[in-house]
Amino acid sequence: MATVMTGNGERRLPATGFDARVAGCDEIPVLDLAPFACGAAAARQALAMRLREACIRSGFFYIRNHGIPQDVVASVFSAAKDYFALPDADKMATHVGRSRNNRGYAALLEENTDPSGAGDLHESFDIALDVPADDPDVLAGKVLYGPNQWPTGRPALRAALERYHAEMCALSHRLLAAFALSLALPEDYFEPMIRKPLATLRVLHYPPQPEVDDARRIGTGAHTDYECFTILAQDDVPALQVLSAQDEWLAAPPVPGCFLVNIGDQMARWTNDRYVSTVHRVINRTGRERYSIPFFFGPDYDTVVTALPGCVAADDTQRYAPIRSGDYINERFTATFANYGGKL
Ligand SMILES: O=C(O)CCC(=O)C(=O)O
Ligand SMILES: [Fe+2]
Repeated sequence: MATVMTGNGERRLPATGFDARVAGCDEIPVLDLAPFACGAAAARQALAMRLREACIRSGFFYIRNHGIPQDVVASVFSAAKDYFALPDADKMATHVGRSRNNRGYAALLEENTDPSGAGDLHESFDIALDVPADDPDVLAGKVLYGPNQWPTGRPALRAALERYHAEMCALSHRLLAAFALSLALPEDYFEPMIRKPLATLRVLHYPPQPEVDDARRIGTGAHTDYECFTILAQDDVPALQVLSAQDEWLAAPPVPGCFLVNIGDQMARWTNDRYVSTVHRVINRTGRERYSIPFFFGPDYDTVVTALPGCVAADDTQRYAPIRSGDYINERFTATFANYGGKL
């Protein structure tokens, strides 16, 4: 059995080709988030228990009634298409190698998410919390904080991405209230840890790959995400696959009006692996261009990520040493991104 190295250790990978079976609705359930906008305590508690089950079982779930207007989602997809349609020279003018803070463009094959891969078949553009260059955290060398890069003369593109980033941050606060409740913690437990979150919005463009002629070169190589959780918007082109606990690849297709949420390695550390940070990959064999928009949400740079109260069972040990959120994310970027600013 092959393996993939993640920030939380080595994980098994089946050698079973590129097909995937569609996930059952018990494997990747659809959760209704309405109670976390305006619901009664009992409804929030019931949702939190379903969320807990999903996080233990597959680490993936869809959310509906998430409170993000559909036109905000549509605008960010249209901004993504505009961005990737720019001339190469304009995209390279915002290249990630020009940023000390991991913001900007990466071209096809520049990123290599699975360390045993030969480059990802996607191009990407990243923004995060826009922190001015004279902010004390930036001056202190916390390289994950800093200013975004923007293509010149594209105010609508910038406005769409900034609006979406802000909406995703607000949704992440609601989601973390649900996570807290699911772990028998007060709903506001995480609030002091997410005042200046490591929150990256990434737009992705995958060219079609009808035939995979090199197994080490797919849309996004097998990996786990680094932060607490990821909120993914997909267009209508299915390509994402999730590895089940039984080592089967499951397709996680787009569901209209829903986002797909998955657990990342920081949440796995917080919960001592009770919530699973699940391996996934992207292979776009549809013959169509694909755009997807993940939003990666982790706590503040200085938050120490360590097992949460009640998460180390009596018959278990604490599996991970405490580590600052920013240090952990820095290590992960450095491992997967040759151009990463933290290394420059
Ligand atoms: O494009 C997708 O559907 C998922 C991308 C992904 O897994 C990632 O960027 O971490
Ligand atoms: Fe991912």
